[in-house]
Amino acid sequence: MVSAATSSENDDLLNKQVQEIAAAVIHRLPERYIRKEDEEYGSLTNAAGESSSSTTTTIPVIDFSRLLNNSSSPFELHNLKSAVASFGCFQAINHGIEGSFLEKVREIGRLFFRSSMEEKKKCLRADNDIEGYGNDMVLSDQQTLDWTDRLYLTVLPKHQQRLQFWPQNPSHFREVLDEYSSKIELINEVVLKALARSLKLDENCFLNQYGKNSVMNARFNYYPPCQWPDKVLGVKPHADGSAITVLLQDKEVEGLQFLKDDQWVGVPIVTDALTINVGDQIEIMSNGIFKSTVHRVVVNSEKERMTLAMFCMPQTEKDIGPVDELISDETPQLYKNVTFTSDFFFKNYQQGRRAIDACKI
Ligand SMILES: O=C(O)CCC(=O)C(=O)O
Ligand SMILES: [Fe+2]
Repeated sequence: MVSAATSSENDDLLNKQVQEIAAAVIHRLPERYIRKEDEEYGSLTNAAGESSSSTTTTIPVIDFSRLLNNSSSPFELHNLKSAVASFGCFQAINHGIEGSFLEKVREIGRLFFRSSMEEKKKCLRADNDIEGYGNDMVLSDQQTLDWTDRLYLTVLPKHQQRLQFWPQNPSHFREVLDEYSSKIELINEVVLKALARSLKLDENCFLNQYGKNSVMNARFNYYPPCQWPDKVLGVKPHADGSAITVLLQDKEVEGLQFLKDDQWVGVPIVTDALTINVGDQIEIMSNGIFKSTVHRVVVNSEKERMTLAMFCMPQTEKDIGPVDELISDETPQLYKNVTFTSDFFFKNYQQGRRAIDACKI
């Protein structure tokens, strides 16, 4: 049994970053962080944190170089289609971004989270704002908090960057993140075109729905070790509101799990791979063929973990909907045409619902 902290301790802890809580000598876990059974998905037999040990269930690995238009392989396109239609995610290898550059990207995140609290708080987000540095945004009194601190930044379009939240230290932070986002923009384009070709559609049919000022948000996720790893989650079960999410994993510590056939399947570390999943907006555009899969993050009792998620999506306020060619008498339209804003996403999330369910016809 883990005992929870008292309510005055809780009030105090609510104002602290998870990194501060983890570093303090505490004998009890703050109540707001304790997982609730009714928020779990999947089989309760593995709800405690261990992922499925079944060897047949593994996250597919896709050779990205074989998705490029000029060297496209029908076999790899087929693999991509079945990976995204069944798992909603895959590990991309040979994606063209050098391992040494990925390490540079990890390093700017690491240096930021390792800087002093005073330094980090220069980027502190406002209570009701998602952008900046801080712990889980509190959307309701009942909400279980994620065991993570984040640095969330709009990277594209560039004129929407709010540089007051960008770390000054390390000094090359901005240059590296800008360069990384340009590379991820290309990856996003290749994935969208390949997904379209895998369905024998015009390769621009998803990309066209992005509009001119497509959006990309970066979220550095830092998971401190937790003395009670099975009592908390780094991130509660959720699906992404993006079109595509490109995740740079920690080099050594695993934690991400996707829900497949009611079992949690862990994502192993594949050196220099990028973990790519589709979010709700591609599920809508593909009329449900591609799946925005629920996933969660478990934490480690001894090791910290850091990841960087890049959320790629259409320009703000742009209407999206299922591609016309995917609607027929046999495959009726499953989702409405919607404007998928982050407000809409979080409003549903706050009420324990999936935004995509509110888009169903
Ligand atoms: O840190 C991870 O492994 C995944 C994070 C995630 O799911 C998210 O930021 O949406
Ligand atoms: Fe996610």
